[in-house]
Amino acid sequence: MNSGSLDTQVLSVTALRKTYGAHTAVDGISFDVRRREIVGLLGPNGAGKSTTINMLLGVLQPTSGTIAIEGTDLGTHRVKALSRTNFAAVYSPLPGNLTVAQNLRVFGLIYGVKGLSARIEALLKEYDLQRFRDTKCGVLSSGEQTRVSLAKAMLNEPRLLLLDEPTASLDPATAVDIRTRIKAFAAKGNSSVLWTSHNMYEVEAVCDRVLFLARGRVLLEGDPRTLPREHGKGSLEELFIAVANEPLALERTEAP
Ligand SMILES: Nc1ncnc2c1ncn2[C@@H]1O[C@H](COP(=O)(O)OP(=O)(O)OP(=O)(O)O)[C@@H](O)[C@H]1O
Repeated sequence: MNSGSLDTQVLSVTALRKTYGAHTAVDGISFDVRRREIVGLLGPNGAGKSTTINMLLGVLQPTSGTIAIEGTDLGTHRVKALSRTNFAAVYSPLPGNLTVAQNLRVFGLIYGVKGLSARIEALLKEYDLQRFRDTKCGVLSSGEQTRVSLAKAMLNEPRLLLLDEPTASLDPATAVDIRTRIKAFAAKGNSSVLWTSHNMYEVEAVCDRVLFLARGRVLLEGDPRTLPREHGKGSLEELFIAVANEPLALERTEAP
């Protein structure tokens, strides 16, 4: 897969593998994410999505394979590779006993953001959080907390934004708001987004490309709007169910 020049690639993953004893969670996957692209990482529970995201974040050590972010190898130049990466997920809330402004300041200091006060003000405005600046994050609603998580993830102006189910547990109106913000983020700069979601409607609305993972392997890759038809399915949801239930059958029909 690794097509395109390094200049257009924000993320390049090659033969990435993670095993736990005899169990293989991620089984030699390769893929790229290009500049300004939003790529959906899809797959049934246990497919290996979170394991992949955690390896991309440097939280988990791969068993083998390589990850390059903006051309920098994560294994050998970890700090540089991760300096323009960030992350948001519902299962990883910000410290609830700190206020919104305190959280942004703490993370901004950790990332070494220059002109931090001005950056915090800009993000509070952009994510409609000004009225919550002195509110403890723990008492905010799910949608408000997601906006704070996104603001925190934007602090270091990431080139690669990793999102693990960012709209899970949000009401439809709030989810649309969050999706719109993320699309605007990818469209306006030199950044890319890798996004996991179980919401196929959302994936069709947002992602330029999807990767279907099953049993730790990339089974299918393509445009979420045309991929179902290419595989004789009526919708992305139908294709997802086929991948989840019959990954081997699908692999066989893919063989030349
Ligand atoms: N620390 C671990 N030790 C052993 N097995 C693990 C560990 N972490 C994950 N696994 C296994 O690796 C596989 C992939 O898990 P992972 O969490 O990456 O899946 P996922 O695609 O993110 O699933 P979900 O959609 O449910 O979040 C699963 O079978 C899981 O049980």
